[in-house]
Amino acid sequence: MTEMKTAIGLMSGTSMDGIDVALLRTDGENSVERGPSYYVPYDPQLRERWKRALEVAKAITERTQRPDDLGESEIMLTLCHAAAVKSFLVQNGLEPSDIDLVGFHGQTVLHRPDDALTVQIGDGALLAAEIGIDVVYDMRARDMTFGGQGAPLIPVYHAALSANLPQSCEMPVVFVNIGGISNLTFVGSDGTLSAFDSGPGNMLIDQWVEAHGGGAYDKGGRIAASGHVVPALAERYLQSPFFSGNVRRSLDRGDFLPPKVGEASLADGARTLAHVTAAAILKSAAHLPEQAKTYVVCGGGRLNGVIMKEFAELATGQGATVVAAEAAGFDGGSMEAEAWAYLAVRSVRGLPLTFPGTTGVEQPVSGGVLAPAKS
Ligand SMILES: Nc1ncnc2c1ncn2[C@@H]1O[C@H](COP(=O)(O)OP(=O)(O)OP(=O)(O)O)[C@@H](O)[C@H]1O
Ligand SMILES: CC(=O)N[C@H]1[C@@H]2OC[C@@H](O2)[C@@H](O)[C@@H]1O[C@H](C)C(=O)O
Repeated sequence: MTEMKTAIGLMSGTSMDGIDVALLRTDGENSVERGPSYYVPYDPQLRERWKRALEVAKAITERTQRPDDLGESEIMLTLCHAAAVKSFLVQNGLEPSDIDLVGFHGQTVLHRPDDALTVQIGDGALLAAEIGIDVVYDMRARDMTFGGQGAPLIPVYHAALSANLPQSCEMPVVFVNIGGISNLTFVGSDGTLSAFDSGPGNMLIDQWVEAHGGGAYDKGGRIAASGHVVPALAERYLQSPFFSGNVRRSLDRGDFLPPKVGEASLADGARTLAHVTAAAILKSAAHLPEQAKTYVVCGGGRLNGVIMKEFAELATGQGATVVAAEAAGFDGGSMEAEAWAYLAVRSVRGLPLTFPGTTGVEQPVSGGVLAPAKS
């Protein structure tokens, strides 16, 4: 039997809202035992700093470049992650020596799959030195050198979870992550994976609400609930060639932009964008090998009641059911962080992280860089 490892996964996603931390015991294959999780929100100044980092990163042409103050941001981001790991260990009565590995996503500041360029800031060696645990980081880049999109990486973890789906989830099941960007994973009955980014998730809603001084996001979807869909605005997004092209492409934050202030009222804009998020998932799902019977939803978008209601109505029209990850026995908030723990274990075992069906890579490839705690 392959040795089980205890790993911590760290995810700072495209929403840039905070750091998700999760503990996993796994062999990197079929054995997965989920442990505690933790979330540290970024304070508003840090969120502003990461937003600036996205602007600064536009100048990058080689992935090692750190223009302007991006290098400083990278150190700050890494130290935030180190603090999150230290707090998590204390909270759970754990020592660094209890943990075999940390899987560190970092923060995506640039993702241009057409140019085979993806940049996640996050200094693995610094993190390893700070926390005294081996760190696997930079897990997207190798996929691109083999012709992949560099995203999504979570599908191999969805595949492992799919072995433990409750009977109530009628097959085929499709996992849906509604983060800043949304993505889908279809796991075939023979284990074949088909996965891709499916469209904007919460990021347009977040940007829209923030531009109106309504806070960082639409909590529960309450703002959207009092608005109406503006059909012309919704269609502008849903007619994007992204949904109809033959080749699935991974998304960067800048690929879809929020409406201009004044194009709709705050509530109508939030309602329209929630509709776009739900409808985009189904538009993209049309490219999956089979029609889903159950959609299992993870990511912050599952907490937006309007997205979920709209998605459920549209899916019902196709004979499918929508459930939040929790209803299927999972944790929809920590799933990505768990995935990064799982991927770290796969990385040190040399197992593939990505497959032709997930990122379009030529062949299954491993990835990630190991930064040992003691060099
Ligand atoms: N209670 C809530 N009600 C509505 N929306 C919420 C709630 N909590 C979180 N969200 C939304 O979820 C977002 C965060 O989701 P999540 O952490 O899954 O994204 P991410 O991991 O940053 O993104 P990605 O998966 O694209 O990398 C927030 O920015 C917000 O829009
Ligand atoms: C480049 C990048 O960071 N992509 C993210 C983003 O957020 C969601 C979607 O776009 C997905 O492709 C990916 O993250 C998830 C966790 C993944 O790789 O599976």
